[in-house]
Amino acid sequence: MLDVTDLTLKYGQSQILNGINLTAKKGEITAVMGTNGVGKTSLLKAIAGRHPIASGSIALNGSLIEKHSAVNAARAGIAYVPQGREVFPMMTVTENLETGFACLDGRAHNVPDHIYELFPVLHEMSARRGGDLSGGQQQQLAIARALITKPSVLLLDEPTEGIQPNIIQHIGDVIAKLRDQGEIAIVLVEQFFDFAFELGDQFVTMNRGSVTLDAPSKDVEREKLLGLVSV
Ligand SMILES: Nc1ncnc2c1ncn2[C@@H]1O[C@H](COP(=O)(O)OP(=O)(O)OP(=O)(O)O)[C@@H](O)[C@H]1O
Repeated sequence: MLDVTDLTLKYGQSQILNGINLTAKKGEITAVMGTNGVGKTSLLKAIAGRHPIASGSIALNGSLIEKHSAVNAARAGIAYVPQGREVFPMMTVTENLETGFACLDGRAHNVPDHIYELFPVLHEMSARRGGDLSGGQQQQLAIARALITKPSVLLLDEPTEGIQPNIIQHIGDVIAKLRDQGEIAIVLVEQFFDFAFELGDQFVTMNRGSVTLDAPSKDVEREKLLGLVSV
């Protein structure tokens, strides 16, 4: 379980996150929603150790993550799929996947079979360069790379962005399957409302760097949620 407590974040003098509290449970999808610029990506970057926090804490299964950095977050079991995917264009699919092991020690690591079972297309295209894949295939590669170290938390930033509808469905199915396997807490930042609404077990909405709603899906009406995220 991921616990974010009273987290604040600044860019220079501007405070962007104002005391965020968020819990993401194993076997659930916590959908973080809100309009452009409310701080969703900044929140994920803070959890992933990609940007220093100004105050607050991040804990995994009850243990505080000290000296929060990208490497320490990854070693603790927090995997991050950034907006825009950040696939290495000149490296092959296999090489891209192997970069997922970078946070571990120097021993050789092989891509586990379950990754190719989730994403058969990556097996078919293992020798192709990352830059030659379609947007949807790149998104699958980015998620697969994040899963390679068997993380306990998966942070997904706008996985449907720029992806054609039939692949969006496939990516939704994979995220649901990961949730149903029950081993991982998934935090999904997503602006595609219906995608997030269908997948979310817990909804967190944000506005101007603060949480405006945090409730389980059974207590959230579609129209209310839509109103909160389309200000
Ligand atoms: N590196 C940065 N330096 C300064 N300001 C930034 C930086 N990154 C983001 N911001 C500002 O912080 C605020 C929150 O941005 P953030 O990207 O976290 O929002 P978001 O909710 O993810 O938006 P979007 O849905 O458009 O990605 C915005 O006002 C943005 O302009």
